[in-house]
Parts: sequence; C-alpha cells; structure tokens
Amino acid sequence: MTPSMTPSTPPWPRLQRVDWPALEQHLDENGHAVIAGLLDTSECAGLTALYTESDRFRSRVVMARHGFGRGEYQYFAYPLPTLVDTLRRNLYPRLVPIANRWQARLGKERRFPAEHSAYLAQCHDHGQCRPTPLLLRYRPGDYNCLHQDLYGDNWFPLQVAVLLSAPGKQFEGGEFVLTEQRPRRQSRAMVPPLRQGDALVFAVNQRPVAGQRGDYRVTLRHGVSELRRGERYTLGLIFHDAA
Ligand SMILES: O=C(O)CCC(=O)C(=O)O
Ligand SMILES: [Fe+2]
Repeated sequence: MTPSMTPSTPPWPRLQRVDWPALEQHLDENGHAVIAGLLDTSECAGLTALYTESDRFRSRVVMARHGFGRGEYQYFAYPLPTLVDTLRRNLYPRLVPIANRWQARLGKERRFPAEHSAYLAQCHDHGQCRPTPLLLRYRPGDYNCLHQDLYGDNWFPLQVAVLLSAPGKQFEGGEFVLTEQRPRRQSRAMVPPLRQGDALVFAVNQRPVAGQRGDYRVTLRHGVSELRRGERYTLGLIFHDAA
C-alpha cells in the first residue's frame, strides 16, 4: 500500500456533503450525474501510479484486439486497493434506493440489498466472482467504443467512473460520451463536463422515463472520444462482480 492510497479524509463525510436529492433528480432526468471533486489530486495521482503495478490486477485488456476501441485497461484483483474498496462500499448504499426505484419502474423483479457485502454475496452465489473495478489508460489516438458493462445476468443498474487526469493539462480530447436510445426515436448524445477527481454516476443499461402511458425504457451506452494529446486515466467502479 503506497501512502497516497490512504484517503486524506474518510470518504464517508465526503459523501455526506453530496447533494443526493439533486444528484438523484439529475440521474432521473438524464441517466447520469456528476459528483464534483470526489477525489483530490494526490488521490488521483496515487491511483494512476498503480497502473504499472501489474500484480494489483487480474487481467489486462488491449481494446484494439477485441474491437472495443484503442487503448487499454486492467481489472483489479482482490483484495482491492483500500481507496477503491472504500469508494465502492460507500457509494453503493447511496445508490441502492435509486436503483431499486428504477427496478420497480422498469417492471423488474430484482431488488438490491442495502449493503454492498450482501450484494456481492449474491453475485458470488450466481457464479459472478471476479472483481470488476478497473483502471483505464488512453494515449493519443485512443478511444473507447460505446458499450455497456454487464458481465453477467446479475448487474447493478448504476456505475461510477472517476476521471483521474486533468483535462486541458494532462490531456486533450478524450471526452466521456453517453448516448441514450429512445424507442422509435433518434439517439441523444451527452457529454458531461468533467474535471480531475470528478465522479460520474450513470446508468449501466437502461433508465425509466415517464411517458403519457406510463414509464418506458431508454437504453444508455457510454464511451470515450479520441484522445488528441497526453495521457488520460479513469477509475471505473462497477458494483456487480463478473462471471
Ligand atoms: O475512460 C472512461 O472514462 C470510460 C470508462 C468506462 O468505460 C467505465 O468506467 O466503465
Ligand atoms: Fe465502461
């Protein structure tokens, strides 16, 4: 454990400062919402520095080999770095009420338990045992095709990505892009402005939208536009484990 991996303040008080009702409303209306400044610069640098510590990771994916884009990412192995584990365990209970409300509106039966440990036990019972938190690295010319991070039948409907690099300073281009596909309509693209340390909460698969005849589903995908300069790192926090 490097010293920079110790959170400078415990994440719990940090998350208490978040305006959750506003975040929830933005999520309901757009399928994504930003938690500004969740990590500080030194925490971002500490996580970025882990990228070269190969024994922290269970696998490395070179995106071009799979047609996923260009660039690469690595999935952390268990045990997760303390800060990654703390973020995942503390963000989850805040997102559960939103996730369960969406499940009901989407007509889905599954409800998620209040604690992340209980949810992981469920994933493990389903044979989804492999950790999904990841670090992504982009260099000039790299990009990430629009995709969804499902990894099995049991998936938690919200995920979080934290931008670890400083736009305009450490990199240019490389915008986080979301698309929202509405039934029988054209897709809407969204590019939330992100600064270093900002966390984006977004829908993994679908979100409910109130229509004239009840709720309907819209499908979301996310990706990253081409990086023009520098190096860009992201921490991805997915709450379900993978098959
Ligand atoms: O690099 C990014 O911002 C996208 C990360 C991503 O695809 C994810 O966290 O699931
Ligand atoms: Fe992703």
